[in-house]
Amino acid sequence: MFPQPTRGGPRTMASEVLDNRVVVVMGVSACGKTTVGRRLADRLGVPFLDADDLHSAANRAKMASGRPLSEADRRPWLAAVAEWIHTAADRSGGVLACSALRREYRELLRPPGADVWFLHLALDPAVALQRISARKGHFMPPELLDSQYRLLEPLGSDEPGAAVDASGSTEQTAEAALQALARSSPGPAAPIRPARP
Ligand SMILES: Nc1ncnc2c1ncn2[C@@H]1O[C@H](COP(=O)(O)OP(=O)(O)OP(=O)(O)O)[C@@H](O)[C@H]1O
Ligand SMILES: O=C(O)[C@H](O)[C@@H](O)[C@H](O)[C@H](O)CO
Repeated sequence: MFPQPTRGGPRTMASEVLDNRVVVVMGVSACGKTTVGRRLADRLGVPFLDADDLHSAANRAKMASGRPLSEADRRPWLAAVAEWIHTAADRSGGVLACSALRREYRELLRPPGADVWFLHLALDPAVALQRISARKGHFMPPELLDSQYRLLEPLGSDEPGAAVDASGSTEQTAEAALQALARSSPGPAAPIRPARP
């Protein structure tokens, strides 16, 4: 089982900004999706999912061995991620970290009726390489980074979302993300929960 978006519960002022929107934090491996996504979910008071938690053992083993996933490997994974999005959109909204590298994958992550908004964490390949090389205890090896950049299709002007520079600190990136989200918000402007010291 994967973490389910919770039903009901107190809606924070900030979650009114989301108004059941689901934010997909996207980008290449090690751009900071999980780190920034968790922070955003915390600030907004909504559930968080790391889409890596929905990969099959076979997918993880394949990536760990230095082989990129095929389109067929990704299909059931993206379907499981879309199911989480569908549930989250029906409840309080949510934030998830998911590479969503190609437009075609992003289309699969937009269930009918769900308000899905993509946040692309844009990062220079050299910085991503430093981050992935320094990271400990993760299945994704640095040698797969090139394949991630080859697949990456930045957001089209007709896709819902925004790109932010992810080269600064986590806090700076999260702040830029919250501002972009507030500018595009479907709900009334409302204060965001203050950052923890
Ligand atoms: N703003 C930042 N500055 C420096 N290091 C960062 C920053 N954000 C994340 N990191 C570090 O970079 C590494 C990658 O971050 P993270 O795991 O959040 O990326 P990711 O996009 O979720 O990766 P993946 O898709 O491979 O799971 C981690 O070790 C994390 O601590
Ligand atoms: O679509 C893909 O190639 C993979 O799913 C990767 O993007 C991983 O999920 C992740 O980035 C590694 O941690």
